[in-house]
Amino acid sequence: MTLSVEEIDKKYNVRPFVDPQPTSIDVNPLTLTAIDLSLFREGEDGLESRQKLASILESSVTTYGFFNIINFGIDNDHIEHLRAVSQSVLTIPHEEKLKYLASAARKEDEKPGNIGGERGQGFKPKGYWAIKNGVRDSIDFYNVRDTYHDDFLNHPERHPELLQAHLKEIADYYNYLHRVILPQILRLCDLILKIPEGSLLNHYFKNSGTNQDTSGSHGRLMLYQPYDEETSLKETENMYLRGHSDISALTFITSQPILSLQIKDVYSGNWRYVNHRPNSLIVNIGDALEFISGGHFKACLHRVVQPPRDQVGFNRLIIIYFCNPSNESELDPEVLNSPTLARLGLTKEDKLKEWQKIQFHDWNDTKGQLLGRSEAGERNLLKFYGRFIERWHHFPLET
Ligand SMILES: O=C(O)CCC(=O)C(=O)O
Ligand SMILES: [Fe+2]
Repeated sequence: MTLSVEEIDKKYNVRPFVDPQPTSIDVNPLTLTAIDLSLFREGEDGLESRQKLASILESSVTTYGFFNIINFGIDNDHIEHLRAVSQSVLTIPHEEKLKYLASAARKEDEKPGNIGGERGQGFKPKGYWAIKNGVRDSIDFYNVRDTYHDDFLNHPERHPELLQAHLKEIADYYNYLHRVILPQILRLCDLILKIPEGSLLNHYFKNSGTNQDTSGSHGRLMLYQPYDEETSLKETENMYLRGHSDISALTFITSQPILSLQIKDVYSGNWRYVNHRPNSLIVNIGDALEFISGGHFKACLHRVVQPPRDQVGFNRLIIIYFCNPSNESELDPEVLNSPTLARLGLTKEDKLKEWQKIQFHDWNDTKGQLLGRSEAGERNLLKFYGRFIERWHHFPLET
């Protein structure tokens, strides 16, 4: 007997996710620039509107690498429903999760070459990473890969029962970000680089969002459960997720009231909480788009820490989409011939001399193997393929 969606929801107690109130403590959060996508107009007539948005976007992508999008075409009730489903998916019994693991259950048990819990399809259960002093992480997530492949909906057996019942709406959400929102943002980036609109999409995202795309773009349903106070303060230095930049081109995160996400302020060097903007998504530049733009757009370091006192003790739930360029795209701006980048000396002949020719999969594989590998320690710098950039705080240098 097959259950209806309503019966399945009832079985898993699908209910609205309840966020706490905004904090009343002044922690000097960083309010990101909002890009209002309802102002994005098509055609020759719309060029002025797009130029305006591009000039607002420029100051964000070249400094913090973080911004908000608003009025992007999905209403909040829809996102709240996905959060409700995610809450129940992420709290199914641990034994059930073990049947749908992204990779090993603990980082230490990964075999060389494994894709790892960070990127594999399925659950990364709580406790996968060692954080500090024997304390393990307190984050459950479920990665949903290749939602845009034709046969994604034909393989419900790859997912737990509750997710099976909601596979289409989850795929629709991620595919909308990939096929509608990504091209719009890239066109604004084209305008910043003073190149024809469509250039970034055509050169670096060929086959992107189709059956041929194996770049590993993926969605993530993510639940943070609080540590008890003693563990949190004494053992983990209030750290939930260590500082890193994303591998992606662009990452989309649902904004919610718990202030926990911090980014490294490019001006002061201090970590700052990212402010919540209701009904928005947080979008950040990942390594891939930083490289494609010759380093002009910044993949900033971010981390997740304990929130202000009045928000401690609540679960925090977000939905993420990591959007990648195609595997074979070359991660440098050469083909673009951008006047903006030429003016800044961000070319092979000038500031990018050391950069080796690499394709997206090179970076994805190399960095992917390093994610979350060691206990937290001192901050270190990493250099790969001639690109000397901090990519994962607290990672030992001996690699
Ligand atoms: O929890 C967040 O707000 C961000 C998570 C994150 O940075 C990541 O999963 O890469
Ligand atoms: Fe991240």
